[in-house]
Amino acid sequence: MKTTYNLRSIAAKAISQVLDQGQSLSTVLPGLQKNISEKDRGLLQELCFGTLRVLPQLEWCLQQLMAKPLTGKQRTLHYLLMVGIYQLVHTRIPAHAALAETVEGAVALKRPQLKGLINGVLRQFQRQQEDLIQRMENTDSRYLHPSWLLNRIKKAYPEQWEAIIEANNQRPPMWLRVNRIHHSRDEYLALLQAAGIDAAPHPEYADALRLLTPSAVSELPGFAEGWVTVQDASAQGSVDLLDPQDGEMILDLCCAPGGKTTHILEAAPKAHVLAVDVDKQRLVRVNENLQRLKLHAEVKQGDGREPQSWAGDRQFDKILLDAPCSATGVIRRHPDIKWLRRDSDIAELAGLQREILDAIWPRLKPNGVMVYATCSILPEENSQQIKAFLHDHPEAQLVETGSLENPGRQNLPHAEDGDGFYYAKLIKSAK
Ligand SMILES: C[S@@+](CC[C@H](N)C(=O)[O-])C[C@H]1O[C@@H](n2cnc3c(N)ncnc32)[C@H](O)[C@@H]1O
Repeated sequence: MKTTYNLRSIAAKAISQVLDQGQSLSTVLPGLQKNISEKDRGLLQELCFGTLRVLPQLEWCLQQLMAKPLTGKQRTLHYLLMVGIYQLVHTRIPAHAALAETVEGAVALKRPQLKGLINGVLRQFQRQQEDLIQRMENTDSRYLHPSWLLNRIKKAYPEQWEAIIEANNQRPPMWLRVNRIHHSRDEYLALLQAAGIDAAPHPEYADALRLLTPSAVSELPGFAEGWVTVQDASAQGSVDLLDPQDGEMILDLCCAPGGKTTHILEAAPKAHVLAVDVDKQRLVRVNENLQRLKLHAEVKQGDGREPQSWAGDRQFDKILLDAPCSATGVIRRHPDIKWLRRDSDIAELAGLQREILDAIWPRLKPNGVMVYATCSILPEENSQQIKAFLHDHPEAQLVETGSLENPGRQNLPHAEDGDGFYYAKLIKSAK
């Protein structure tokens, strides 16, 4: 059957929604993928994620090729050109097909008069490709990060910043979390092997397996039955550290979409879990995930800064606070983060984290355990945040994670390991 849509124009629209309207790709894509074939969904994802991953490279090339960029109502065509160049440099799509489809994208975007321009710019790029890419490699565009973020990463990690940037620019590995209720990790590893899927266990995180080649979830043994969940290894580490036990009252604060809620319940199916998030829409996903895995938690909408309104006077044995953060540790999974965040967001997020920490701490029982986690690599949200908290709360003791001088454990993104993640484990001493 002949397709009635132009995939390149849809990719250009998705990129416009991210860059011009500040929406995240994971919000935008599901709607756009609805009316396209299964086969094309993967390609649309690749075009959008890929273009946003290497955006500065594409922008730099277009600056060299065009006297002035397309703006205003023609801005989406600028993104169409980026999608065109992305295909020529980073995909195996034959150049003639990439060109023809991208040029047709101008018609789908109701700018048929710009077909000639799109064709001309892309052909000019093809002729100069090698020289342009080589010259770009001598500029800061080669880092593929906004300068404010590059500067922050350099400052925080003077020795490791290049390795971090390199990891951020790679495609992420696919990690699974084996559901302990059904199988041990070794048992599931054997099931994967029997299905011809190679995987390796994480050396530290108990339930984590890395697929050597990413696979569709439909290929994974027992995915529909809840035997396994797709979740990064570092994200799994926070629940290992929390060490939930049956019978405990556990608060999972900032829980949506429920990746850690379900992990807590797989590890301790008889724990009483209250899962809270401020975002009603995202809570729908928590309930879906609980249903797929046939687990039960009390799910509530609420603001972490106002526990009275959703917890009354309740206190908890354990609290997992997976705080809202810059997400600078998961850039390889969500390259749009680089263009959605602003420098000023960091201080604002650190302020919000501190407010939630202060509001929730009194809800921890004496001798209770709190794990504070973020998927950030910036010290303002992590070690500096917890250092200040420990200073102001002498009854809070840091355990298993770092020193008072440098509290918490900071994972950095790495090709064969998990995402960038931070955890600090605190115990409330009994008075
Ligand atoms: C890092 S995500 C949580 C991921 C989740 N724990 C998981 O494992 O699937 C951070 C969450 O914090 C929520 N959030 C942001 N501000 C909040 C607030 N003031 N109170 C409660 N939740 C908040 C966001 O809606 C978002 O779902």
